[in-house]
Amino acid sequence: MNAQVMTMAPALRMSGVSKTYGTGAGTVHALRDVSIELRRGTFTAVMGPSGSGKSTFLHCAAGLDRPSGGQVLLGDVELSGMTESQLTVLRRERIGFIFQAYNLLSTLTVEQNITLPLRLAGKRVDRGMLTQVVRAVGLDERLNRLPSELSGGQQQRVAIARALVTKPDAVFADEPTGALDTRTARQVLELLRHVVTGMGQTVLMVTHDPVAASYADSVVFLADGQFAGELRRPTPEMIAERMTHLGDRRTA
Ligand SMILES: Nc1ncnc2c1ncn2[C@@H]1O[C@H](COP(=O)(O)OP(=O)(O)OP(=O)(O)O)[C@@H](O)[C@H]1O
Repeated sequence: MNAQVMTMAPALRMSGVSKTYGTGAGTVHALRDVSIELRRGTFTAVMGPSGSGKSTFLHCAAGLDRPSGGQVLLGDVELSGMTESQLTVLRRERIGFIFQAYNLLSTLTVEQNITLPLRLAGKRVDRGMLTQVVRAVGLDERLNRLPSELSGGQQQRVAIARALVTKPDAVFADEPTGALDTRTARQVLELLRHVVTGMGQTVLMVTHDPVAASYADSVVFLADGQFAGELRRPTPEMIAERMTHLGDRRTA
């Protein structure tokens, strides 16, 4: 990492974030006092049992949902206090999203899908950036195809290219390999690893899969809406072991 990157604000900073749903006796505390800082050029996985708050965490971090308390900063921009339309622009221009269901538009070509965020933002397509992104994901030969003419893994590569094309502050991935077979999933995870190591992007990925999480620099664990530890440079076995204990704690 060069000196300039080190002096920049973290890609994401969350301080004391909480999220409650409902009121009175039916209140659900989906997140409790969650704080995290994602340095630029890092790959972080979020794991936890079902209902532990992973999606809520991702949605609050990405401006898709508003926390009930605490602060979320994307780069140097604070999300609380932004209007819905400001958040929409922020998500479009400064955040990349990758979902399990690739969410490609079936009538648009690969190139049109990839450049859609730029066109929605009324921005010129930077051919140099497009070429770099398309090469990184290995789709140079398929720019004029329609999504239906691609395999699942290739469609997810289009979604990854689309997430990168605006040079976002952070890329948020929600179970990005959930719909893929093991071999294709590995290829997509290697690509995400390259996006971080080779291109300097910042990636936050929610996953249930210890193997997927092991591609990250660090794994943070959620249990009952709270952070319950972190593993740096973990193996799938270390992650699976920690997940077992989280399960124990929840049911204890
Ligand atoms: N819109 C909502 N209204 C009420 N409760 C909600 C809502 N969204 C989430 N919750 C509750 O908040 C808690 C955390 O949910 P969340 O979806 O963030 O968990 P998760 O870890 O992503 O789960 P999973 O792995 O099953 O997707 C759960 O108890 C859930 O039932």
